[in-house]
Amino acid sequence: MTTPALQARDVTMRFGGLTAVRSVDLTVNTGEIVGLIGPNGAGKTTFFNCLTGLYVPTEGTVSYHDKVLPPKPHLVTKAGIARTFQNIRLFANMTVLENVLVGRHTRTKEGLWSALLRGPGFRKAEKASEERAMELLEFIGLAHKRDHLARNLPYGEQRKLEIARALASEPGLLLLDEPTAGMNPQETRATEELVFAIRDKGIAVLVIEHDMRFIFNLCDRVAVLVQGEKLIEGTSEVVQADERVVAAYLGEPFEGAPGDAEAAEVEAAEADAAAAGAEAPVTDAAETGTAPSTDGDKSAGTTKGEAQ
Ligand SMILES: Nc1ncnc2c1ncn2[C@@H]1O[C@H](COP(=O)(O)OP(=O)(O)OP(=O)(O)O)[C@@H](O)[C@H]1O
Repeated sequence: MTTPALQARDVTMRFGGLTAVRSVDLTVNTGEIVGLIGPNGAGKTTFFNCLTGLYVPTEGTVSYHDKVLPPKPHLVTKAGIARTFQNIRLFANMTVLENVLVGRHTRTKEGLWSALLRGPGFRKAEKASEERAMELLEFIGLAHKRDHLARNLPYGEQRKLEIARALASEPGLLLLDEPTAGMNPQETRATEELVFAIRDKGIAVLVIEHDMRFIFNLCDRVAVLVQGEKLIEGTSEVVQADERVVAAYLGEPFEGAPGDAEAAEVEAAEADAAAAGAEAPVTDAAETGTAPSTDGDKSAGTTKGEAQ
């Protein structure tokens, strides 16, 4: 039986005169991988920001396991929803392990005094956290890099580390915002496997992505946003076949649809070339060494509360 994990009802987000998201309903059931696609500026990230408390929706509600979520990011995380961002937000000058440990803070009970005094309770909790962080690093294949600085990881591994850090809060639902952006075909395929493995651990996934092959291979259901409104929602087959989607987004019939042998061959050749080729680029965050911001993705724009 399917149980709703996330339920967004009638979510609208206005920025002054601009309606970025208009009356969007979306349900993600436990055990599901759901895709959210749409052209640039369609409102996908804004919708994610409404789900995770970075923005207070102008109208509508977001519930998780039938409880309305307070629009505060740390309470949303505590409730069981974790996310990654479109732009990598690792702590560049911290190690791989430390980045994952940071992600555990909502799940540790030890308070400030306990941490300062480093009493037995704190040391026990610290050890348990480290063990759990190492399990997660094993899971995503980065355990051997635990002591490397995040900034020194290749791009694809930085993206994986972000996912590990999100998983460290022990979510029941993981939101991924363009997890394969900037990846080569081989890294994209590995990410696909990773998302399946996350789902197999009982974590539901909602993913924004522009790579249609990735989305249509991966998702049980796909919702399409166009100009802030949900155009259609359905299985990959239904969405790909919808003429409005083709017109509004895909532009032409999707060539890499599952079963398209020619596209699969091209992809395999690209992956082989990538495997033999150059190292992945380093991210902005790594180059500049900047710490992650706590704002929404549009950090120059309106953040939570300001839009009301
Ligand atoms: N903080 C903000 N203040 C004002 N306008 C905003 C803000 N955030 C987003 N917008 C506007 O809302 C609309 C939707 O943007 P959004 O980033 O959500 O789209 P998107 O579908 O995620 O696009 P992309 O695929 O390019 O990431 C755009 O017109 C954008 O300029």
